[in-house]
Amino acid sequence: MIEFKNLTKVFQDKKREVKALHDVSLQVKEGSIFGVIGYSGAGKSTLVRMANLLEKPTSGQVLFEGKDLIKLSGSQLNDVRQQMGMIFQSFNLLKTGTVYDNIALPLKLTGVPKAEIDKRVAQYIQIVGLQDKLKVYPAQLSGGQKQRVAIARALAHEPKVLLCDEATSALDPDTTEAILELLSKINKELGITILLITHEMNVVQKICHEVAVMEQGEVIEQGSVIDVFSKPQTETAKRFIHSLFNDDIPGDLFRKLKTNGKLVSLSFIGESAGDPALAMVTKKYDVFPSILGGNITDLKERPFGRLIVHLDGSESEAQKAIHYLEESGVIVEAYTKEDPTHGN
Ligand SMILES: Nc1ncnc2c1ncn2[C@@H]1O[C@H](COP(=O)(O)OP(=O)(O)OP(=O)(O)O)[C@@H](O)[C@H]1O
Repeated sequence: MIEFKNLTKVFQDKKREVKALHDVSLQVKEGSIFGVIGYSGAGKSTLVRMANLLEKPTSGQVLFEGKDLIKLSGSQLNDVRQQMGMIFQSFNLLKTGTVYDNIALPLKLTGVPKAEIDKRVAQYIQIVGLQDKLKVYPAQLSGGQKQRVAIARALAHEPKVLLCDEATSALDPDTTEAILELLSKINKELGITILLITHEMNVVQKICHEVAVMEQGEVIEQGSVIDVFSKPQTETAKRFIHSLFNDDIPGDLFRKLKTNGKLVSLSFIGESAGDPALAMVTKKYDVFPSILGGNITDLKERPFGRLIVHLDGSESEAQKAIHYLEESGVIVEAYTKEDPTHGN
């Protein structure tokens, strides 16, 4: 539905050139929720702003339903933009207008008749669950409610795509969860394709079907969420995945255990992996696993876990145990701490 082909963006400020995007190619399929994740400065905002050409590429193509946006006339581009709603971290609501005005005014500007405007306002305010707030001003709303209004405003144009620029980054965890549920419902029930950018892995985990990991203007990894989560290839993707699990072990314990036996992290998806495989290891090999930390969450309705395990035993028995775990579908990595001296 949206395709970015070999996109490059170079910003020229007074002092230097900044390459915000370098040869980025991505395909967002119709009906999917596609997440782009990266740390600050990775190029995510620049990329999402290219989907509707708010930002023009230095080179490369942006295709929407096969049309090359760069080749469209101004009015054709406006038509395409109408089909792409956008929501932002800072909500961008009109402070001097009520909730009704915020949804209705942009429709009025595009020439939608009054009766149709009222119908759409009623329909979409209901979808976001704020039907009792139409006469209220944004200052009287919580962050989550403001984002709901922004979502209703975007939906009222009946777009095919919703672009979300860090839509939950200003919200607390419970409100984030509620907004993510709403986005997921919009995707399922209205069939709207969603392209979102975020620096929070839990956003990707909760609602995305596909993910691209960005670093320094490049896409360094992409694929289905299950594939990228189960077999991350890059250090950055691994760090994002580990951020889902609060499983750090204290520095003293780390230093004590790493000199004796093997200290590993086990990642697994699905019921058949993880715990049961670990139980078998004790039966089959002369090693004693101790679980030091970890967590199990869910990914696309399947358990997704990470355990920090100390395998006490000889090098050869520990290696056999690791091999067995890997054969059982568990991803085994040496457990390291970013700063082993930290936390004394
Ligand atoms: N208009 C601009 N002029 C000059 N440099 C820019 C401009 N916009 C972005 N950049 C630079 O391009 C790079 C990518 O920025 P971008 O905002 O796309 O990253 P990001 O991943 O969205 O990060 P953040 O979440 O911090 O905004 C950064 O180095 C940024 O400073």
